[in-house]
Amino acid sequence: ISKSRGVSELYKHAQPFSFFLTKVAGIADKYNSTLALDIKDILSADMGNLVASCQFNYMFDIPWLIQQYPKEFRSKPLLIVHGEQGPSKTELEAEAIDYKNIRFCQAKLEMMYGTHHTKMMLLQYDTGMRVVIHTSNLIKQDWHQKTQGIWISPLFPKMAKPSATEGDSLTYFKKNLLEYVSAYKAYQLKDWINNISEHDMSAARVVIIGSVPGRHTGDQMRSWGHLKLKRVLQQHGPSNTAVTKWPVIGQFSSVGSMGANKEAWLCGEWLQSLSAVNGGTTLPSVPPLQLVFPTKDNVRCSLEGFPAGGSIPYSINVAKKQMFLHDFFHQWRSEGQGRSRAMPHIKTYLRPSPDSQKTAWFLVTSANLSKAAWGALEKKGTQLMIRSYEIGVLFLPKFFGDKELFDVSSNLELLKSSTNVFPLPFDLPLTDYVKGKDRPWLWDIPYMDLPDTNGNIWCPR
Ligand SMILES: CNc1ccc(C(=O)O)c(C(=O)O)c1
Repeated sequence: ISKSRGVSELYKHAQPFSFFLTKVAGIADKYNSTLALDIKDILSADMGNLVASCQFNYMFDIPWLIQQYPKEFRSKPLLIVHGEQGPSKTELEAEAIDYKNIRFCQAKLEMMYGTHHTKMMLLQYDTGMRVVIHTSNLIKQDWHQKTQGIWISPLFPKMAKPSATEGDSLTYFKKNLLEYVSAYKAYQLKDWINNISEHDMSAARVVIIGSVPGRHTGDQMRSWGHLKLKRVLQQHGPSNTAVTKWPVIGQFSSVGSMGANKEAWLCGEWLQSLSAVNGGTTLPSVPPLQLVFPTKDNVRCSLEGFPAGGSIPYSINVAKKQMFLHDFFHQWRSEGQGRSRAMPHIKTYLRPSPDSQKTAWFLVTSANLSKAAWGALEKKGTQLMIRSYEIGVLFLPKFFGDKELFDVSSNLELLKSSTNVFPLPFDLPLTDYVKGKDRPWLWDIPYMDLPDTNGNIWCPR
């Protein structure tokens, strides 16, 4: 059998976008042999000789995580950045009692219902530093049979002397990363902040879109959440004429409370930001909105069966108050990537052409469709209230060669044979819910009429 290609070869083939999906167990090899990585690949010595690492995430299985590092790296200093409080913080720290190389940093969560959702790795090597921004929890099941996204930075070389401004990219990657990590105001992150400032990140081509909890006003308002994305699209996005009538697609694995109607936040605020264009001349009319969220049957027939729905936390109590939202929903379908049965835990947003051949931009992020993640305007639009920590990377054509649009495809055969086509995680055009049959997956109600892939029914609680 063909030896699986070395990581550095896989990495090279994925340039310049450096956007990967996670490997999926139980699908044809060809869907895992290009543009797909496992956590062991990311942490492998092929990517660099690790000296220390920092793992930002929501869920951790510490013993499992350590096992994902090559054995020669398992005793290197590891800082875990999490959002646990009280007993669950104690429990998390207890899991690491035997690992004297592990330290913890608790991210402050002073806003009710906020979560530390950000999934990011800072990898310090002897030759430089790499940043990985992704969507998987640090538990085995998140890397087994789901569709997850990964962006891996170039190897950032060390500079002669540290600087917060020297060694930045055209996309202000270094400045934005320093702002994000500094926003934790945590002394445990001091060394990593210094580390970041010591590296030349000028090769970074993506724009960081982050969220930190707080009631952001003044200049801080446009530094986070959907107002950051709006500002970046107004500065570097497509021209109005290029994207007239092009839809905005949102794809996510959890849904917050949207309020009583689409004008409240979804179309009245959030969609206004995602449909921003160069020069900011968004016409009062907003473009079509299309959302991707798995149906009950997408989950039932998935590789994991109903248990996949344990990571798709949409509750009936939230859903029943916003039935209007479900009219925007489309099925999860990823035939091109062989992942129609690998349920999405990835979150992506894009502005595709009606013929599905192009997109004006693409965002992969930890942020689900919720006010908590993206922010909600308050006090007559003078402050943006965000509850959670989130981070994502925005791909804009102008930073990947002098062009206004990306060619896109989810067809792996086509992706393998071309160089500059952006790899989509799911198929376009989208697939409608079947009228009168399909319902959005809800995780807290029973399904006993038809068996899942493993012959089981779903009885939550
Ligand atoms: C309340 N906690 C979570 C809700 C949703 C998600 C998701 O990503 O869909 C996650 C996570 O997996 O980080 C946590």
